[in-house]
Amino acid sequence: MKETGESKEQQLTVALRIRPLSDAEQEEGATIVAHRVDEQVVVLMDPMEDPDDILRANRSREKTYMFDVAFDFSASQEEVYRATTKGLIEGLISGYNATVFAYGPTGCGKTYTMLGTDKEPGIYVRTLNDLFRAIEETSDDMLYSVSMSYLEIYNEMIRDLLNPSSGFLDLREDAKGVIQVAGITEVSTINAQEIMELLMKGNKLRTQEPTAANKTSSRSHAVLQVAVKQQSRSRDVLQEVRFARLFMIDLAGSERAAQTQNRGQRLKEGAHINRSLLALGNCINALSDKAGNKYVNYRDSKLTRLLKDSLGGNSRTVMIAHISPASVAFEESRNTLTYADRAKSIRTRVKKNLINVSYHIAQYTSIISDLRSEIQRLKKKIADQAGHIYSITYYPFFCGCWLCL
Ligand SMILES: Nc1ncnc2c1ncn2[C@@H]1O[C@H](COP(=O)(O)OP(=O)(O)OP(=O)(O)O)[C@@H](O)[C@H]1O
Repeated sequence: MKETGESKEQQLTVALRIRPLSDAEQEEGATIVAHRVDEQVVVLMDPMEDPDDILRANRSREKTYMFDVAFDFSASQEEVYRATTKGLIEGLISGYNATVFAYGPTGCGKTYTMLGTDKEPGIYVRTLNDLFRAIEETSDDMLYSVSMSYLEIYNEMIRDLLNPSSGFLDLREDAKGVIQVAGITEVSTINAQEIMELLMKGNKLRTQEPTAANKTSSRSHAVLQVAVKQQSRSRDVLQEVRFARLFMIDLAGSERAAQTQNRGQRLKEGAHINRSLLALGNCINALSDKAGNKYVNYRDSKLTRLLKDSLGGNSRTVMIAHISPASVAFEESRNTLTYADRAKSIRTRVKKNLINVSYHIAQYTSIISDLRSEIQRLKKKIADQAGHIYSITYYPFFCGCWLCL
């Protein structure tokens, strides 16, 4: 087995989404302080600063931020998906790892962006639909295997959301330094409807509790992992195998414990959530250090261990930061914008995951058997097509074969 593939440097893509003003915010009499100015620019106004205050007249009430792309209340789920994630799919089936993560305070729309609703599905389902379509389009020449797993990290413990009875799972590092979750359920369906049902069911199993800021607040980090392996159907002595992993992550709310009036269990939980988020923040700080001489401590939390490749290694990574437009959320919005702004300078080194497998004599029997089934498949396809042409020539109406349907 021989590893190949050149690496190139790539900058983290950072998107910002401002959700609509909520009913609760409107009832509170909140005003809108976060505005999208154009496709990339967002302005945040400080509601506490009085425009008539002569002493502070020279101080600007607003701060401008620039991102790779910015969305406001008018952006559809499809627009957000197209501008942030769709472009990763081609790379994924060619062997490039990818990560998309939703960051932001509680109730600002992370789950809405990633999972969405039945009527307005989010990034998970749109990505899987397009991935399966891309696989279908090239499946005459390529052989794929796709598997999917869905987990949550809650209080620094990992739970399988597709099989919660399996208890807490551990992270392991394989011989190549790739982090794996030992014993996780892997589903290999390519039916998007089935997947949406699995995810909706898995999401209900997520640790959710109402906080003062969000009635159905997700208290855990949810990670959907999709692994894609690809190889040519034409088996050869030297075979190229490509594989890549896509992580799609819905992080827990980044708010400070004090702001959600949390007590007891919630406060302890807040500390754990913040341990992972703090570790993530520390990694982002170290990775975005211009001089590049800060130590990056991925080992501080489960989240950062899992995201090691996504942040500093081999992955095309997109961060979608979320904020509320409301004056009452000004502090959190400012913190989130500063955090996201810092993440812009992170660079990863992307590399195609490619293995050249040269087969041993003993494996030829299996290659021959694979080739035989491939010949059968192609023969059947030709026969189906011949039947179709025959029926069109002699019976000019639908014959019911797959070409007619
Ligand atoms: N862009 C949007 N358009 C319409 N509704 C939205 C949008 N973003 C969020 N919402 C609504 O706001 C509420 C809170 O959103 P959501 O649960 O996605 O927040 P969250 O950031 O995942 O919160 P938490 O961290 O507490 O889990 C939901 O009712 C959701 O439907």
